[in-house]
This record gives sequence, C-alpha cells and structure tokens, in this order.
Amino acid sequence: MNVTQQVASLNDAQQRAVTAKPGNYLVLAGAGSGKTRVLVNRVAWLVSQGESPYSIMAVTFTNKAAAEMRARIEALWGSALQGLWVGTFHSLAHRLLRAHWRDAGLPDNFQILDSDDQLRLIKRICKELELDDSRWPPRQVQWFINGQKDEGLRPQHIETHGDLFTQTMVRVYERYEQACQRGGMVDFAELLLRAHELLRDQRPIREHYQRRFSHLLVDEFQDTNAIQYAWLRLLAGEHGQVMAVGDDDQSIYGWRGARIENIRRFDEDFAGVETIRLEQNYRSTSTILRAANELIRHNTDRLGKELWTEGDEGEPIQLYAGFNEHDEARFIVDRIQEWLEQGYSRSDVAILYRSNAQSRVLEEALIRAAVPYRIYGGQRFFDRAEIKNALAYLRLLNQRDDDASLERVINVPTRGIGERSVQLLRDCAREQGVSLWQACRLAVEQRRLPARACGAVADFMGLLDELEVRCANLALHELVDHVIAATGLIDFHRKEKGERGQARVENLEELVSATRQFDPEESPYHDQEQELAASPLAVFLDHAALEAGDNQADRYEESVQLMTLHSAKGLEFPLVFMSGVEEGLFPHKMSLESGNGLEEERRLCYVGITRAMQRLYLCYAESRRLHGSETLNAPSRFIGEIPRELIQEVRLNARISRPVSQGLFSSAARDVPEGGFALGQRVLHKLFGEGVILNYEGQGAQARVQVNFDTEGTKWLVLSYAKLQAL
Ligand SMILES: Nc1ncnc2c1ncn2[C@@H]1O[C@H](COP(=O)(O)OP(=O)(O)OP(=O)(O)O)[C@@H](O)[C@H]1O
Ligand SMILES: [Mg+2]
Repeated sequence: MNVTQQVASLNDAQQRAVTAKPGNYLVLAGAGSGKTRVLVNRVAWLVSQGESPYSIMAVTFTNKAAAEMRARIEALWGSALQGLWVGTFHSLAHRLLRAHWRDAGLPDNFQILDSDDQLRLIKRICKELELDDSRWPPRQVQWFINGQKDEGLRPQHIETHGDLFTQTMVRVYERYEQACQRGGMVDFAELLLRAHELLRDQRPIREHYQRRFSHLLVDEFQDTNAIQYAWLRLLAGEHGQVMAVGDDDQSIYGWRGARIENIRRFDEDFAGVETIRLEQNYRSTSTILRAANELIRHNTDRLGKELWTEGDEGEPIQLYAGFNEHDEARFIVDRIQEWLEQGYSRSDVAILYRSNAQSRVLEEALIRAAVPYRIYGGQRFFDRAEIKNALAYLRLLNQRDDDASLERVINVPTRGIGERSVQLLRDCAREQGVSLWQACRLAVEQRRLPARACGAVADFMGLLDELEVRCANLALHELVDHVIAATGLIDFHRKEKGERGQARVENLEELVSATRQFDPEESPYHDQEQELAASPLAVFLDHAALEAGDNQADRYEESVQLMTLHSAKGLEFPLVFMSGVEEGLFPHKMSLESGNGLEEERRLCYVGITRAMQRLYLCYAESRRLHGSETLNAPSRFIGEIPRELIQEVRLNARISRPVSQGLFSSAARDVPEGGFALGQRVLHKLFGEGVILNYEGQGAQARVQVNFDTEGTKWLVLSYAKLQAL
C-alpha cells in the first residue's frame, strides 16, 4: 500500500491532520485516537509530497518509541529515509552538540554523565565544600541542579533571597558546573539546556537549523517541560511549522517539571495555530472507553474532549478483590495461564502497577508458574541498586569475607571512605593474600590509611559486628528491618527528593516483606530439613541470588510485560491488569498532599485503563503487606468513579462468603481448593487451639494454610497433616 492509500484509510479528522497545508497545528485528542499514527503518516505524506526528509524532525518520549516511530515511517514510505531526524529531546540535543561542540563551548570528546556518575561528582564537591551530607544530602542537591536546568536556569540566574538553603545549593551548582566544564562532561539536563543556549546565542547556527527543519513534529506534547518547550520555539523560529500532538488528560509527569500549560501556551506562542481534534478511538472496546471517559470526567482542569468508538461493547471490566497481595498475584497469573491456553500470546498481556515495589509479589507468582516476563523500562526487584545494597549488608553479616559485597557498601551511605582508601585496602588484601574484611582490620591496626579514613573503616567494622550481636535473636524479617535502618540505608534514600527516593525507600521496606516467608513460623516452605541445613538468612540470600539471576525472559522471547503505569504511556495491549487499585496506593498517599496531585493520579489511571484493547481487569487486595507493613486498604476511589454497570465482580466461588470485606460492593468469595476450608473461616487445631484461616498456598499434598491462632499467633501448616477442624 502506498502512502496515499494509507492516508485514505484514515478517518476524516486524521486525514485533515496528515494532509494539512503548511502551518502550526495542535492535534489534541484522547487516548487511542490515532495521534501517534497521524504523526507517522504525516511524515511519510510530507515526503511523498516532495518535502526532503532533511527538513523533518520528529520528537517523541522514549528511545524505544523513537525507534518504533522511525520503523513505522520507513515501512509506510517503503525504504529508509536519509537525513530524517527522529529521536527524543535528549538524543536530538545530543546530536546538535556533537555537531557543534566548539560553538557550544565543549571539547570534541565530551562525555555524557549518567545519573550515577553525576551523583558521585556531586558528592565529591559537597565534600570539598565541607558540607555535611546528612544536612545537605547529595541526592537532594542533584534534584535541585537538574530541576534548575530543566527550567533553563544557570547559577547566576537563581534568586537566593538570602536564603541559606538556596545559597548553598547554588554554591554547589557553581562548582559542579566548573567541574563538568573542566572534565568535558555533560549531564542529561545539560544536553537540553546547552543545546538551547547554542541555538539562542549562535545566530548562524540557529538560522541554519531553522531553515533546515521546516517541519517539527512532537508526540506526547503534554509532557514537555519548560526547557524542551523553549528549545522547540527557538528551532521553529518564525517560519518553522510545528505539529504538536498530545492529550492533556494524559499529562503524568508534572512531578518532574512537565508543563501541561504548554498546550495552552502553544496557541499564543505560535502563529495561526489550528487545533484538530480526533474523537474516534480505535483501540478499546466501548466498555473500556466509557469507563475511561467517565473516570476522567471527575477532573476539573481539562480542555475537554470526547471519545467514541465503533468497536464492540466487549466484556465488562472485571473487578477482583484479592484477599491479600498474594491472592491478587495468584489470581492474575491464573487468568494469564487460562488465556495462554486459549491461544493468546504472552506479549498480549500487561500487568500495570502504581509503584515499583509492587512488582516483587507479581514476579514471584510468575516465576513459580514458569511464565516468562519482562519488566518494561525498569529493573527486576532483586536487581535494583538499593536492594543490592541491602543484600550486600546481609551477605556481609553472613560472611565477612565476601569482597564484592564489602566493596559495594563500604561507602554506602557515604561515610568518608573514598576511592583512594578502597584502592589501598585492595592493595593490602592482595599483598597479604587476605579478604578485604581482613585487610580492613590490618589497615586499622597498622594505620595504613589516612586518619579519617581509618576511623571510618573502624566504624564500618564496628557497625557490622554490632549488627551481628543485635540481630542474633531476631526473626529474619526483623533482622532485615533492623539492618536497613541501622546501616542508614533507609535514611539515605529518604533524604532523596522526589519519586525516585520514595520508590527506593518503598523497595527497601518491601524487602522486609519479602523475607517474611523465610521465617520458619510463617513460611509455607519451611520444613525441618531446611532448618538443619541453613539459617533463614542464608536460605533467603540464595533465593535472592537466584531471582536476580537470568530469570528475566530473554529479549526475543515472548513474555508478559510488567511495568509501572508511568512507563505504559503510548503503549497498547489486548489484555491488561491494573493491580493494587487501592486507596493510599493508587491514588498514592503522597499525591494527596499536593493540590493537583489527585488529578494527576486520576490522569495516570486514565492512561492505565486506556492501554487495554479487549479486556481490562482491576485488582485490589483487601489487605496488603507492602513496604514492610500490613495495611487494610479500601478499594480506590477511582473504581467508584467508573459506572457500576460497566463493572463485573469476579467471584471465584460464590458458595462461601468472606466475613471481612472492605469492598465497595459485596465481597467476592473464595475458598481453599482442597479440604473444603474457606479463607476467613474459623478452625480448631489440636495443639494450637482456635484460629482464622488467612491464606493458602499450593495444592494437593502440598497444600498449606496460614492460620492466625487466637493465642499462638500466625502459623503455616501443611493441610494434610494439620487435621484442622472447621468451626
Ligand atoms: N483510522 C484508523 N483505522 C484503524 N485503526 C486505527 C486508525 N487510527 C488509529 N488506529 C489504531 O488505533 C490504535 C491507537 O492508535 P495510536 O497509538 O496512534 O493512538 P494515540 O492517540 O497515539 O494513543 P495514546 O494517546 O495512547 O498515545 C493503534 O492500534 C492504531 O493502529
Ligand atoms: Mg500515542
């Protein structure tokens, strides 16, 4: 099919956008209405009309989306397009700086500083400035510097108003800039800022690109920040033609500086803007679409759009009330397996969640069922840096001579043992043929390090020895809880500003939850053999090492996709689960503290719902152990904002109903598959007395139940041995 035929297959509004005469356009439309498709078609159409690919630049949100966009454009056109620029704001800015390094004031071999390198540099500067890092956490400084750059501000532009905090931050920012300049290093935010300054200050270069790029096309325009917007304006100049494509209802990066107002400003800042609205949705069933429309109607600050579809009504949205997070995960994985049997492919399925830490329980359920999965745009739980740090401390507790773990955390959180000292320790270990831990001891005894480092190493060793004593009689989950607090890891991340720090703290707390099942008395896996073989800590560490291994589905293997709601933007899947749709988790409790936080959460929910093409499941857990503590959450208000008639509650077994329900609707019921017991049922055990069944695990001879006994606490019991009596 050639380009003209392709364009003819679009609807009228889409065709109008694709074939629009030269000018500035805002394509404002809801999810799944073909905005990205319009953009792709517009590029191919421009080329088919004789425009040179050299004159076209298309910007999108992630590298992956950019690669996909180029592939789709070239597929439409039928061959590769030389000279066409497609990328993210960052990659395009980078390209400009590489081409004009001299004019941008950079060395020709300038390096990109990733976020970890940036943090390391900031730490060094804070130290030089003798800033106490408990008062001035380097991560907070990093957040500050990047935030200023995103607003286009250099240190000299920042008003300090005599405020000590700002003054100090600006002082670090200045030094940091000097260090980057000296070392020829450019961080991510700097790419945008510097490319902006290059175009702003170097008239010949600006005019060259303004002449070259007569067509600028931007996808996901609602999530551009101040500097990206400014950059776009400069590049467009007086004559450039911009087509900005976006959806105000999907603006979900306000917390990272994105400006939804850019949509409104576009009209004022660019000449003769014509707004084109696309209203037909091609992605979802009418039920899913109605749910999304009704939900987003609860937001006040909207530009207002309607979406309709010719598609089928489809099935109602399924709502599942999990008894707890394990039950929720099990339910999800059971459904996935059913679909796979029906012939769906694994890559048709996405599981979306609000917060990173939620992935752990889902990952475990998938691993147990041997369903390959990938975490899109993120890392598996046990691969995350903060988790690896905590595990390194735990490994050291277990085995001091574990050099890799020691190196990992000897200076995390920062305690004044710099790279030079670590090198001295390595040398000493090599000379003496001992472990790093032994080398630490020697170095302290023989004062082989500078006095400050010596003191710090001695403190570090003291910390581990003390932890060992303190933890001797703790249950595994208490031990982990104690270790992440006493080592300062929790505080270290808590001081980081923004979602990232918050996510790390949540992950660490989730690690505590993860260890509970390894405590003998709570463990469904527990048996005597295991107890004789190894401590729960050792068993857990092995488990973590295996899980962090090569379990992630290989790149080309079909796999179920797990991702946060944020990274699901722009994507679509036939089958979608949204898990953890609970008050406090989604909307996230942190969001309720800021004025428009709730509306941004609702937009995120809208993004989630509109990812689904055929089937959508909303799941929540009546009780959830997340980040180490157990909470009883009400179902999210977002569920209540979807019309009742669009939702069907899943009842796995309606015979027995649960006594406790936090549900909006009548509680869904579920019984234990073997033995005829129900969750929530009271039972009698010969030794432990009366209790309530909380959970179950496995089937047949493997079936175990967790019972909360009135006097003996919570225990996991093998059902076939326990001889429970129903009460
Ligand atoms: N005219 C059309 N005919 C058939 N299918 C279409 C048409 N327009 C779009 N689609 C399909 O609808 C789906 C959604 O399109 P697209 O991803 O471009 O929407 P979008 O508006 O960019 O969504 P989002 O807001 O989620 O980014 C895609 O599968 C696309 O191929
Ligand atoms: Mg899109």
